[in-house]
Amino acid sequence: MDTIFGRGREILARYSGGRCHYVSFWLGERPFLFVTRPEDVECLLSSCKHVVKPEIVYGLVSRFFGRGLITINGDEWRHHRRVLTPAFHFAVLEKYSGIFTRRAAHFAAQLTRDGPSASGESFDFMPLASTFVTDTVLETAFGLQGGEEHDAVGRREFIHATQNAFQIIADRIIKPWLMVESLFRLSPQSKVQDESDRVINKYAQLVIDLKRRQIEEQRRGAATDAADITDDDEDGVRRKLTFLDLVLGQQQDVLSDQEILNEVRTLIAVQQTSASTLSFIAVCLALHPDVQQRAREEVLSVDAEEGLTPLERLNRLKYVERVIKETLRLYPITPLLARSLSEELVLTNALTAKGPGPATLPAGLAVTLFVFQTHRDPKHWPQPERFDPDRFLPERSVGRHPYAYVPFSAGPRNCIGQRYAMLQMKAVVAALLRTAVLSPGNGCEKQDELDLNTNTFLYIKGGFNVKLRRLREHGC
Ligand code: HEM
Repeated sequence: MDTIFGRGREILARYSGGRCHYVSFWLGERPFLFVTRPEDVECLLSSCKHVVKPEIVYGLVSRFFGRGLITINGDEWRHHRRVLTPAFHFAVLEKYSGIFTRRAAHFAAQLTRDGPSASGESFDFMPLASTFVTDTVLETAFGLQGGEEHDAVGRREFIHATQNAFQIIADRIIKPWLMVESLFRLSPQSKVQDESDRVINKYAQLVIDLKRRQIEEQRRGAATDAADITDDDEDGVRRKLTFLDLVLGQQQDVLSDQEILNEVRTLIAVQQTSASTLSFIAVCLALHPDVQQRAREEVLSVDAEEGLTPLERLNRLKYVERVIKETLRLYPITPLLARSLSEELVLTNALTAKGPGPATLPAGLAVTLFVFQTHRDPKHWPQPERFDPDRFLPERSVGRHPYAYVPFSAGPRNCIGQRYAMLQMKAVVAALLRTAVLSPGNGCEKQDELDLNTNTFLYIKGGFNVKLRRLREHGC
């Protein structure tokens, strides 16, 4: 198990004669198949039939995300997806852009003002990014300002608990004995897991209670919505659009209290993917000063344009967007995606012993996409280890297989927060580049020496360490 998930890349290389395309294995009584080719990835992800996630992998992951949209299946998933979709509508994201920009400026200013980041020492970007994304989702998806005094302790505890829960899942997946619930229960991590669950649920409940109170006060005309994420419907009636307004402000319950709690927990926990990606971006910018400088010049030139809305400004940052995409290519936060075949799946253009052609996979098989390897396949990505944001220029993307790049997955179960995440990350990168120069921190001095964990969630084992030097004035 350790070898398969923890060092999947080497195993694929070893057992598939260096071509890294298919590896099959049994996990207990469950047959698994690893695939990496974009042609095969497309057959699986684009299918509306194969949207079920295997319990053996996602059961464990749900200990972190809760039983929300990411981990549920069947009609329950369809219903929740319908309920959540309006919360990520274009009109909503337009409103969120202003919040991202304001919060990102505050985050960057804080980094250069307080703590080791301000004194030029090497520091781990991840915990600070975690706090930032959590605060931001409170205001965006839940319409709560976040950062209030009475909430500060709960939030800190919550972030600590999510980090613990994240680490425990990563540990369990590479240690087979910890996958067995009865053995896990005997381990010291079990207590940490239970305590993390308690803190995470308590925090999610606190968020719901705060919002309920706010909605009640608004109904009585006693308070205004701090975030004011609203839109006019066809009849010109103002509708509130944050996720919690959508589910709590209805006459009829669209989700039960427990389901709301699960989704709140999921939406908060999933922010760790953005926090990790932001941390990888910080490391990549630090490792590539030329890229960093070019991105900064773009940010400053867009800053100089007048009369743009926050969304228009973020949309103008094309090079910054390519930097983010290239970071996600090399460091997709979920390096493995899996689906359980409830019926046969035909890989229409598989590499069979007789050459390219159709191959039928049996029902019951769990197919695992090794996205990390797909993103480094030299057939689609020349010099795959090279950090080169311009590979995402439109003219250099012509003819590339659309499923050669799936950091947000694709098809019916793609990431619902993809555009949210991209806008938020752009706002943070822009704010950082305006404020500071990044250089490599301890253990992150060389790209090819980053000590990566490639199972479940991708992260740098020793921390996302960078150093900051404050920019005295715009331009450097
Ligand atoms: C860089 C940041 C992010 C990355 C790389 C990312 C990636 C992904 C991936 C790969 C999946 C599919 C998981 C699977 O099939 O097992 C997914 C699903 C999902 N993501 Fe994201 N995500 C990011 C940020 C976000 C954000 C900010 C939100 C919410 C605000 C979000 C909400 C979700 C949800 C709810 C799902 C489940 C969708 C479904 O199954 O219908 N993600 N994400």
